[in-house]
Amino acid sequence: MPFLLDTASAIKKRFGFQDQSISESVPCTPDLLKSVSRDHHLASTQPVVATPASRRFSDWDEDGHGGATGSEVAAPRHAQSFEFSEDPSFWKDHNVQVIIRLRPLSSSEISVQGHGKCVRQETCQTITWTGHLESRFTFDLVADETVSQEKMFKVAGLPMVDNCMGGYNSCMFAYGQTGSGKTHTMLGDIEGGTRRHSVNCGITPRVFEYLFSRIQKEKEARKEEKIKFACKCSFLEIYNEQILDLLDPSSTNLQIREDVKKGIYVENLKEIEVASARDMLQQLIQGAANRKVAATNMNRASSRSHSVFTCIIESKWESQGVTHHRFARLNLVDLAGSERQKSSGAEGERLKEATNINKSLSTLGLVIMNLVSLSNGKSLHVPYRDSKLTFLLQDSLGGNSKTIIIANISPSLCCSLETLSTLKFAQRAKFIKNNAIINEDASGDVIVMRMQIQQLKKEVSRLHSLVNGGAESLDNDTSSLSFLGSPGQFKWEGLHGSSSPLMSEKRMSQKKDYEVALIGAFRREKDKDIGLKALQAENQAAMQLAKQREDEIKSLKMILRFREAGVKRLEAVAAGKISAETHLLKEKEEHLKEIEVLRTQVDRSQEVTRFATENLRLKEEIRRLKSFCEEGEREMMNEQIMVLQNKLLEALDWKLMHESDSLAIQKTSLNMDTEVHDDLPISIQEQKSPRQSSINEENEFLRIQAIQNQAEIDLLHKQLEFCFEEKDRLERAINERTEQLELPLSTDGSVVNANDQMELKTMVDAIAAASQREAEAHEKAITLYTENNELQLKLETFD
Ligand SMILES: Nc1ncnc2c1ncn2[C@@H]1O[C@H](COP(=O)(O)OP(=O)(O)OP(=O)(O)O)[C@@H](O)[C@H]1O
Repeated sequence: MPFLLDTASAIKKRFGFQDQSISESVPCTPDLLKSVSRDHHLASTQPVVATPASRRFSDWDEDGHGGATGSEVAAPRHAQSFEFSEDPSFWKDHNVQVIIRLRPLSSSEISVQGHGKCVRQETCQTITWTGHLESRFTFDLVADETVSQEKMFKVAGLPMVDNCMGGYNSCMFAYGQTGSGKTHTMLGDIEGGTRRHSVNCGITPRVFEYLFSRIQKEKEARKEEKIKFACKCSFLEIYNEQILDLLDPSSTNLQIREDVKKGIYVENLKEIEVASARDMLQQLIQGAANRKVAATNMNRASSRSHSVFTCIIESKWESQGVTHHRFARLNLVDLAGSERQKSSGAEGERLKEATNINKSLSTLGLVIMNLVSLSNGKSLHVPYRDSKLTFLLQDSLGGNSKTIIIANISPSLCCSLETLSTLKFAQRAKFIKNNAIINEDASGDVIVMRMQIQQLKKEVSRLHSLVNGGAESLDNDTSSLSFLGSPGQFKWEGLHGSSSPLMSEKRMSQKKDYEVALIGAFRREKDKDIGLKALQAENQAAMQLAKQREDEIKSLKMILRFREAGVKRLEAVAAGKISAETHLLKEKEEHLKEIEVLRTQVDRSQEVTRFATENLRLKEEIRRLKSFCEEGEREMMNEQIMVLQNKLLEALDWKLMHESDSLAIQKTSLNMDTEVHDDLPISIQEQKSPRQSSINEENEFLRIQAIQNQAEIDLLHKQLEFCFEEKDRLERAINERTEQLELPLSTDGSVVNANDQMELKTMVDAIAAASQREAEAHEKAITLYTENNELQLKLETFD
């Protein structure tokens, strides 16, 4: 990769470092080789001074991975070394740490400005800018030129890994002008990823080593808890406000998304699962190489872009029947050079690039400024979304993260202003207040309950679909859970999975119980719904019925009143008190009133259909009555009455005739008896006389009765005549009404005039009454006829 070597060489020359070491370090990432060559150069020009280490990192040192060789750092001549030690309790109480790292003067700087410096370190925490107006700055730590890579890792990198292992999101920024040592701090030398890292290896590879050694130790120490780890990594570059996936360079211009569960993430960014530090380092090297290629292709320096390497660490273990799930995200950010990009004279892409680099860094500055204001109680909008960088790292700045900012500065006088700018930036960043929390769901029950809720929700929707006649298959128990801020969804193997101890029979039976209870509840709910609907329908029907009954009662009362009036009128007519004409006029008047009253009710009548049926029935009745008349029954009855009448008269005549004859005979026989039997005692004669007189009396009685019967028959005859007339009149009236109304059944056959129905009904009732009277008269005539017959027989007996 000669072009990479060329680029590295050019940078080194720019800062006065020699290239000779390049040939000494064989398979190296060119970008990272800079520090090796430079250190070699520094070592050759400056005496080596041992770095005082105030605290041993026994765990890390013992395994030998992080051990310094003692040849890596060349302390500056006459430099005063300060104790540079970490405070193990720092991260317990703080979420943001700011460290200043000075790099040694480069040969070019020395050649230009000599050994003059723009800064003077006062203590391990304070540094004074010795420029035009001296300014003193205090930080959490100030690392001078003598601080080794290993030391930097132990102070900055190691606690970050510990934080992540504890479930905290963590972030490390390297800030500073170009050539100030950001990449040296973050990456340093990387020896191809296959061998143990060199003394100049930066924080990132050491972080990988330490991370996996911690994981291994955790696994060994917590075998009983069956702790499992899953690590993933991603690597991206933000250049010109565009995101490039360094692990998949074909993915360009990726978009940042925000999700309630996942938090802020880059859509479609490749996340590669890694099982070892070497795997992760290989990804880092590959990404760095891709970054170089991209920079070269675009004819730009990588210092103009920001790079973010992210490690995602997830762990799961069991403790006392509870499953714990923890995750953390570690962002390792190498920012673009903080010096102002020169936009004057730049055109096209260069101008755009300069603008965007300035934009993202100025937004970062603004975000930090506003966060500081916020921590001072002011309410300000924090413009995270104004740049890709701040949007992506939103959590790391003022959010859920433990963040460390390493501000790299050059002590050279030639970098005085940029150094001052960096110190000011770092000073502000010191006031950022983050709110880091452990990303852990320590309650397996909660997880299970969540999953049960999901299951029950599915069950609910399935039952709903069943209730609605659908059939939805929701057999798949596999579900995924995700937690707020989680880097991704945590795959859960479902209730039938075998990985969780909570997938016990107890859980299964609980689930079944819930299902049964839920199904029961649904059934009851459905039953209640049905019952309620039935009750509502019943209630409505009852109300309708009550109303109908009310209306019917009203109608019936009215009809009754009309009937009574009609009957009275008919009686009056029969008694000859009023004329039939007056009665009809009166009745017509009454009918009109009745029609008027009923008309007001018809609109709201619920029984129109019933009336229509009734109408048909009445029509049938009318037809029957008509046929009764038309088929000659009336004449027949008249005829029968006449026959009876004649027979009765004949019987009477015959009787009277025989009575006169028998009286004459009796007289004759009496005379004879007197003449022949004068000697008969008078008593016998007297005996015959009372018998004769009783017969005479009886005959007289029968005669009178016959006359009365005749009179009665005459009367009945008259009544019958009247009934027939009345019937004819009513039939005519009905026909008229029927023609008038000819009850219009609507298209659906349901709408008829209820008033007219009532009227018709009344008429039919009147007809029925007339028919009844007619029948009664008929019956009476028959009775009389029978009586006459009996009388006749008696008379014959007497005769
Ligand atoms: N603490 C240090 N000790 C020894 N050499 C250092 C140190 N810091 C930086 N250097 C050397 O300085 C040179 C520039 O450093 P580096 O490339 O890391 O700067 P940078 O800030 O990343 O620049 P850029 O923004 O252009 O990428 C490198 O050759 C590096 O090896």
